[in-house]
Amino acid sequence: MNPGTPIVEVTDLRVAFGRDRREVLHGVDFTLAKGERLGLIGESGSGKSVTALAVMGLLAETATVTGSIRIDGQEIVNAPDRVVARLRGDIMSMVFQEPMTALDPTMKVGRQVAEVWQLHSPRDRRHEARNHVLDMLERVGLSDPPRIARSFPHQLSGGQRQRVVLAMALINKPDLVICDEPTTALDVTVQARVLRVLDEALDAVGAACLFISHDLAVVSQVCAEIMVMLDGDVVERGTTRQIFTDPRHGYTKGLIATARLDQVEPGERLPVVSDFFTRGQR
Ligand SMILES: Nc1ncnc2c1ncn2[C@@H]1O[C@H](COP(=O)(O)OP(=O)(O)OP(=O)(O)O)[C@@H](O)[C@H]1O
Repeated sequence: MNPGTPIVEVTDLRVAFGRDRREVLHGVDFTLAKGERLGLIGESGSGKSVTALAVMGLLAETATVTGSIRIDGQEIVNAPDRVVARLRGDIMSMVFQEPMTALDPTMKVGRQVAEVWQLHSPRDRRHEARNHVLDMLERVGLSDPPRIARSFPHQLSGGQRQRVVLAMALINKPDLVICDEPTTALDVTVQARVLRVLDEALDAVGAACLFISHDLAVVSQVCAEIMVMLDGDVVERGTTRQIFTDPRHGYTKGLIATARLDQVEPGERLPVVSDFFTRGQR
């Protein structure tokens, strides 16, 4: 890791799809410092996932990408696949909404977490995998890690599966974790617990986080800064407190007004309650 270099530096990022090159990101700029947590909010179709996938180098082949994305100082736009794949393994990882997209249903979860660890550890240390896996499963709040490790994904609850995915995302101590709606598929009490675990695990690993959600309450649980997207543009960025108490852009003002924030004390972190906020409104 290069000290002083932002972990992510995005400049004039444009993404278009298909033969007609329909542009869906129109020149996005942002930086994410090491250890920082940035929430990315906006309604459906505003470009949050495309931004995240571009940073991970995981956009569909039909995408045309221009501008610059530097990961720890290294340019990835138009870089060879192997360069981006190495960064993905060594420096960054991603957690998606649906844990089963990341898990192999035919393999015990302990082995799946171990394989991620082994991919990036020296050969002569591979026998240590089991201890690392059990330790990581415990860190993400799973009780009885040996039993969890022996289970197949379908034997676990949705919340347990997403914790296993978090363990996979964090076991190689990445510098950057991108979470795309990681708790949306979970029920509210499980969601709150998984967010707490994520919060603690990010702290323990010291990783930066780009956290995507369309739910302000969820974002404010994890992030001290928020960036707002609208129709493929970033319209505002500020601390969570500033976004809630003094939003600048008309769209953000609407978002906050409709989110019934009059019912809460302004603060950096808000409780996650299901009907606390109404979703995705202008
Ligand atoms: N593979 C693709 N091919 C064509 N268009 C795409 C592709 N992926 C995304 N898009 C388009 O890009 C735009 C932004 O999509 P994106 O998935 O980033 O939105 P989002 O803000 O993450 O929404 P959601 O909250 O629903 O996930 C949308 O118009 C979407 O239809």
